[in-house]
Amino acid sequence: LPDCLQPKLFTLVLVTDGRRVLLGKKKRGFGEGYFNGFGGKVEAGETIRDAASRELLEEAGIAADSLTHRGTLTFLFDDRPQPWEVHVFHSDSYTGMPTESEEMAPQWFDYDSIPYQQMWADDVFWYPLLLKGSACFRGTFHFVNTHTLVKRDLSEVPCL
Ligand SMILES: Nc1nc(SCCc2ccccc2)c2[nH]cnc2n1
Repeated sequence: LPDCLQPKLFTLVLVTDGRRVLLGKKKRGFGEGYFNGFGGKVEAGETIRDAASRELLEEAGIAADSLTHRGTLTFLFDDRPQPWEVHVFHSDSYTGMPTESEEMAPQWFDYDSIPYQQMWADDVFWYPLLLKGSACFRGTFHFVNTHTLVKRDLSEVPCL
């Protein structure tokens, strides 16, 4: 595949504490106004896992004690040729205090009151797999006009 069609790598970190999940309200840029996990681009020269830790610290001011890779999500957009490959990590313990950053305003949500209407349309499908404990998943979601989900494919896969 020509380099320009290699997927663009991103990270996404979901931190849980009992039956609460820490989300951030995106204050600017891509996905502004949505609640999401913490993440961003994988920079040249860093591992995906290191990028996940870095973004969590930058965006929420906390350091995950451990990160478990739980899923790989591919996002296709009709107006972007390059697929996005988002590596989803979970942490159930961290150090520091969740702190607002320029990018994100952190907020805890009980599992039963996750604000899916203020989140990316794919989240309602894979969050239950992530939150129910140990499942790993792989999914592909196709968007048009950035926000409209037109096709989805999601399955549980063995955790490596
Ligand atoms: N939950 C979720 N997240 C993303 S982007 C996450 C990765 C990212 C990308 C750019 C800046 C920061 C973080 C999505 N895109 C399409 N559906 C989606 N669902």
